[in-house]
Amino acid sequence: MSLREKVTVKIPASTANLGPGFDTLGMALSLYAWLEIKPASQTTFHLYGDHLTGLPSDKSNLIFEVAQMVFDEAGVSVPELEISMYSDIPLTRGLGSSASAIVGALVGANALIGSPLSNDKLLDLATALEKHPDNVGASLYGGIITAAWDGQCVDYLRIEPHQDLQTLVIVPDFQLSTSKARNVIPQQFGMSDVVHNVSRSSLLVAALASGRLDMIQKAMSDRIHQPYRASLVPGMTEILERATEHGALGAALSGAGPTVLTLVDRHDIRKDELEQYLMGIMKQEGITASALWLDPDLDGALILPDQDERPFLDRIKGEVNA
Ligand SMILES: Nc1ncnc2c1ncn2[C@@H]1O[C@H](COP(=O)(O)OP(=O)(O)OP(=O)(O)O)[C@@H](O)[C@H]1O
Ligand SMILES: N[C@@H](CCO)C(=O)O
Repeated sequence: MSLREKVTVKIPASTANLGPGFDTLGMALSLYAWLEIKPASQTTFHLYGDHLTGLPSDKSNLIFEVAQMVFDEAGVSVPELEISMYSDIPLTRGLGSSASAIVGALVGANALIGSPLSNDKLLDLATALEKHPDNVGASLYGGIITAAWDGQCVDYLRIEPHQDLQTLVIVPDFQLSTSKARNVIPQQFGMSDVVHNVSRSSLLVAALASGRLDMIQKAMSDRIHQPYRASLVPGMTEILERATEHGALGAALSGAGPTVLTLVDRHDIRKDELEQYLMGIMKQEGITASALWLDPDLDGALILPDQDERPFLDRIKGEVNA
């Protein structure tokens, strides 16, 4: 085994479902976390930025646990690590923070030991942890991912996002855990709801793959999760129904929420109107929120060149939002 001195990974945020593609569709977004992993004599953590506040800084941290899973899978031992992380991805808001952490730890730990595991194996491991491949697939490969998981392996295809596709996400100032937002979804559905989602999700994939942005509005309709999650995200139902009247190509709850995603044609002249409308709805509901214009990320998790000897924060300075 060749053990590298350190590995730094840049990982994108992601939005899952895109409306009807519950647990199957994901898109990477231009909002990032950075993770550096080094072998060490004693495990230490350096967690930077407001979004990582409160996370454990001992061996119970998700990053450490996932890194050790990679070493076990590869049959090597790297028991102590120095872990540094900075993130612009808000925690527990529907922008794939847990997926970015899992993917960063898998890619970083694998590279540290000479990359014995393939990226597809890393996706299987990531999905086994997240239980659905949508966010992790997008964070790993970038672009739009359509994926199916059989409980062990993921089959996926990556779709290159149309060059005019942009997103405006509204991030409410409250957290909503994925487990809470999954618990409100029924375990069984009637045939008409199933057909509704299968047909819209199929249409959406075809529209995204062929660049038919005009089809997005109708294709983003969902009956499997959003109606049940509406009570957890005030203003969401109104936005899903009316955002297209203000210039959006379509709208959805981002992942498990509470962030709301709108897809936009980057050349549309009503972008300011859309932002004002969305923020106005949040204000009307008494919710503080931030609006972020994000592009689809095309690269997925990237290992940064390791010749750079500067300290972690100096290396990523200039790229981070803080
Ligand atoms: N950098 C990190 N280091 C350690 N743990 C993290 C990190 N980022 C996220 N997590 C863990 O993931 C949890 C958030 O996961 P959760 O699935 O609820 O939300 P999310 O991934 O942000 O949203 P969604 O899955 O809807 O897109 C955090 O509470 C924390 O336990
Ligand atoms: N597909 C997942 C994404 C959030 O992790 C959900 O909607 O619950």
